Amino acid sequence: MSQTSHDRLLIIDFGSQVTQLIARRLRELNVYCEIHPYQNVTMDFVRDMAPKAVIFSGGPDSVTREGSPRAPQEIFEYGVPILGICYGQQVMMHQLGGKVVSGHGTAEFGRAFVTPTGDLDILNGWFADGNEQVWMSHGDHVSQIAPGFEVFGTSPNAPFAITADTDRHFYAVQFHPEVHHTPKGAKLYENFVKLAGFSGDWTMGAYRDEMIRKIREQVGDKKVICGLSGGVDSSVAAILIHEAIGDQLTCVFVDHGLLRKNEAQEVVGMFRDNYNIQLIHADESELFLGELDGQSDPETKRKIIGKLFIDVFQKHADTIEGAEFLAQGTLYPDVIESVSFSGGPSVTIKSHHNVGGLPEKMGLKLVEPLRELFKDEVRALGRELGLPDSFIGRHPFPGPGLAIRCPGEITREKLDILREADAIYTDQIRKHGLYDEIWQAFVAILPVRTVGVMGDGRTYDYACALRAVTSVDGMTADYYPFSHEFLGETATRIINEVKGINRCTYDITSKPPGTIEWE
Ligand SMILES: Nc1ncnc2c1ncn2[C@@H]1O[C@H](COP(=O)(O)OP(=O)(O)OP(=O)(O)O)[C@@H](O)[C@H]1O
Ligand SMILES: O=c1[nH]c(=O)c2[nH+]cn([C@@H]3O[C@H](COP(=O)(O)O)[C@@H](O)[C@H]3O)c2[nH]1
Ligand SMILES: NC(=O)CC[C@H](N)C(=O)O
Ligand SMILES: [Mg+2]
Repeated sequence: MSQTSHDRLLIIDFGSQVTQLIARRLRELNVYCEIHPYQNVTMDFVRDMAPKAVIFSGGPDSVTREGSPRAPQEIFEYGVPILGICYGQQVMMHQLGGKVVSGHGTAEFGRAFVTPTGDLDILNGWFADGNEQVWMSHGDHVSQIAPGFEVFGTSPNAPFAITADTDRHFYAVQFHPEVHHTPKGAKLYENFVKLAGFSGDWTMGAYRDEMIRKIREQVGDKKVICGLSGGVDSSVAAILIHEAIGDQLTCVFVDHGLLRKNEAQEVVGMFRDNYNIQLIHADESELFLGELDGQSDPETKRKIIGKLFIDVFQKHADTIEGAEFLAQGTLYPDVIESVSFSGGPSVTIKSHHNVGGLPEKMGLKLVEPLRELFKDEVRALGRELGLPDSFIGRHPFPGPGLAIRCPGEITREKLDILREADAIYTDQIRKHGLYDEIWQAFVAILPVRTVGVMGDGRTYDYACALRAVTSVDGMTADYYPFSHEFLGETATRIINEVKGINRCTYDITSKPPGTIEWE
């Protein structure tokens, strides 16, 4: 646990998919919080951490099931404000003498509207206009509130949507105020931390200092290898770690043969010119492309790449005395989509090479200072560390690189075609001044050849798909609404200038149901 000197808030995680969003909403309020799975939260733990307030997250289980998760009963005597959300609300009611029932046709999934039925401090400034939209996701519901509680808001299927024991400062809501689809939900957190006495002393500057201290603590006098891709995440991680341990850090940039046009030269050049960080440029394209030869399954490709990355890092670590750690720019969305989190309901969508793609046994210990952050928070940290804006604004590029933009089998020929098409597409986007409006844009080469006619001759070449999305954190995304002129001009350029492509489509799938990458 952290020994931070800042005001602390404890989030007890009952396994919700969106627990991290609670943390995020709190960080936006400059409140320091820690998420701990309910199994680890004993009263000794609570006393040791000494939080100023506690939040119970949602979760997949039903409090009506025997053996389902509970909070330590004594936490209700601890004397700090508690906010229960969804499962957290239900468990609070149950443990304090209310009743929760399952399966009475009162499930609510999605948008709902809550009507206030009384004035309550944590609702200040929220329900000024009457009905407000909230996001619900529950099967069970509270059928009787606990002694000491009163109702402050109802929805059609949740008569106890908002309840509180105002004397003890216990608050319980059935909906999820942390998600985007509860538009004014941040207000509830703002009111809650205010009444709990938080001073808002947790800033990106504070995060940076805390992380530097933690990195030093974790690494001691050992050495760290950092996988540096030139992307925002690993660049921020590398610079942060360099601030913490200086020359104990060596960065390894791996050219796996799946990079974009001129990428290796640009990244290595930029780091060598601007930073005094030890950097190894590992050209391993033969190794990666050799192992990927003939493979077409997306997860197999990801697993092979993940393993080879580690082999390469290990190989270089072996040449450096005392190199026991591997640093990566892993972010929270990489984690949540790759692994089921603390027994929660989230499923594995794809094995991001740096998380789910890691081999089970690895000689190096991980240093992942950005593991709790979302992309826009990493960008803010990058600004705090003085990274140039052009760098901070770079579109994300996945670790497995072009391998997952080449659905099916990868060949050198396809990769070359893809690199050319991608360079033209990016050039078009920059020329039209759209780069900064877009979260990510790329070309995927499709595993299909189509018939065309060029210069009166027949062509039988690859089709490609252009992709461009807007997003805040990569977790959800929408396609970018290019003008038809832009799309037409870009398709013409790609087909005219890239030998091997004779057809161009624009992908207009949002996430969900699609993902951003094609594999
Ligand atoms: N070519 C590479 N060489 C070395 N390490 C890499 C490479 N590609 C990815 N990694 C490692 O895997 C991590 C995850 O990759 P990811 O693409 O999510 O992050 P990033 O490249 O740092 O940033 P961005 O998301 O902006 O592309 C990186 O932070 C880095 O540590
Ligand atoms: O570090 C990474 N390793 C990976 O294996 C990986 N796969 C996808 N991505 C990037 O993550 C974001 C979400 O991608 P998806 O919607 O395709 O899952 C998008 O920004 C993707 O580019 C990866 N990043
Ligand atoms: N989102 C939640 O926390 C759900 C709580 C509980 N599993 C229910 O269905 O009611
Ligand atoms: Mg990247």
